Amino acid sequence: MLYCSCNEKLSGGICLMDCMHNSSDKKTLKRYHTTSEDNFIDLESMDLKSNHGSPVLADPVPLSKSRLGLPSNMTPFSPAAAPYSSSGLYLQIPRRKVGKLDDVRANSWLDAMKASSPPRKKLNKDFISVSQSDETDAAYRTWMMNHPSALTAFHQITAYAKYKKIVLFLDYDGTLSPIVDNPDHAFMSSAMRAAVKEVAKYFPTAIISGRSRGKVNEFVRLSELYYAGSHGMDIMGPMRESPSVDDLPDCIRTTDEQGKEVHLFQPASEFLPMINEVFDSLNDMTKDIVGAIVENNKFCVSVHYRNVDEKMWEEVGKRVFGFIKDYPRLQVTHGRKVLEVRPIIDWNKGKAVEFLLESLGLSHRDDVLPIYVGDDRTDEDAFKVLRDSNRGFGILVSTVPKETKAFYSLSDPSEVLEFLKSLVRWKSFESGASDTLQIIFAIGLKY
Ligand SMILES: O=P(O)(O)OC[C@H]1O[C@H](O[C@H]2O[C@H](CO)[C@@H](O)[C@H](O)[C@H]2O)[C@H](O)[C@@H](O)[C@@H]1O
Repeated sequence: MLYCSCNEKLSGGICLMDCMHNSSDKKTLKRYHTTSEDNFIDLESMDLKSNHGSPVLADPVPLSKSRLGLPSNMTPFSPAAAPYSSSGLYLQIPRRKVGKLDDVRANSWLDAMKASSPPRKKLNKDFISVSQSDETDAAYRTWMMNHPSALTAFHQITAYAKYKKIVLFLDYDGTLSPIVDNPDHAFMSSAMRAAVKEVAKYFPTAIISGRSRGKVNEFVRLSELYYAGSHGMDIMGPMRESPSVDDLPDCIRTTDEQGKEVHLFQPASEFLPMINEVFDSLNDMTKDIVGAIVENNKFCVSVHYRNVDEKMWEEVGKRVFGFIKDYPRLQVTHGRKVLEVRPIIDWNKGKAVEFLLESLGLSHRDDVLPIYVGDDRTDEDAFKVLRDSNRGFGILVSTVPKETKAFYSLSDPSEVLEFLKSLVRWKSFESGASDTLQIIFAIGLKY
């Protein structure tokens, strides 16, 4: 059995997660995949010797299957609750056509580019017929049965969270800020900033983004959070003595802007010159494509085609994939109307979640409930880590049905805002109630 780098099984060479890392042979897999049953990271051609012994290439630590302390059939992560196991209902979700493998390989990136961002619901309704719209709504409702809204199921979430410490991981674009045409204008609202600030008072909170850490910091401007940029390849985390963190070759102790001691972990630091070179070249070679934007995210490069005429998307893809062929240590992944060029290392947002939990001293504890909220394919790595370790859960932000490892859903950043506010209300009520109980208890003792 072959596995894709997103850890899904490959069926006939196609990744079941639709992540476009599909391939039918090991040779190609070596180029695009970092994880498989055979664990074939091609150390020779990828020249990862300098990383030898680096935990970034190590297998994930096996984790207890019963961390939530609930019977497995009661956890949101139980096989019985797995969204795609038995019902087959997900077949209603439009999927990429699978023809001959050769066709798939030739067209797969273009198909992925076309499918890479859900149509905005409003637009969708304007352009599709009533019966199509009914079908779309029915598919969404069916999907929601398997991925309940984190708002309507809030009582369930707080029931899991009782006596546990929630740790919150938040994606930025499409989660805290709405998707907009100009990536430089993806500002978060002041209401969202206030809610994130509040939530961070009660729970350790980290933002894990595909953007550079500096850029996401600039957007968010909250010093009480932890930040991971470049899809987790640039983490500034809390300072805590931890052999498994301190011994990482690319992890150093430093101070943040407030002079606080922190850990800085950059597992792809050796790629920095290469990424800068790639950014310059891709910038140059897409200059003539109207609407194309190339963004330097420090350890990865984003090539945006949201504002490019659809007729030219193939050209964008051709140039990016063609150029990257000469860089066997880089890969291209798909985001929302964006091609992400990034190093092939065994590190992603899921690993970043594990790193931050470890730095916080909250790994391997049954009384910790990590929650990850995100909207993108790259967030699936984090959803998967939480689901597989049975520790916490993902919340997918989406207005359309999607295959996902997240357990709950929210439709858009406005619902994320409501969810964060609900968490704050619940926690402050809980703390208030426990303070009152303590006072009553103390008065009782006195008399
Ligand atoms: O991990 P994230 O925080 O979700 O970052 C992923 C990418 O987000 C940004 O692009 C996306 O949002 C833009 C602004 O709304 C939008 O114009 C673009 O089409 C989306 O793909 C960001 O610009 C990328 O660098 C991030 O990798």
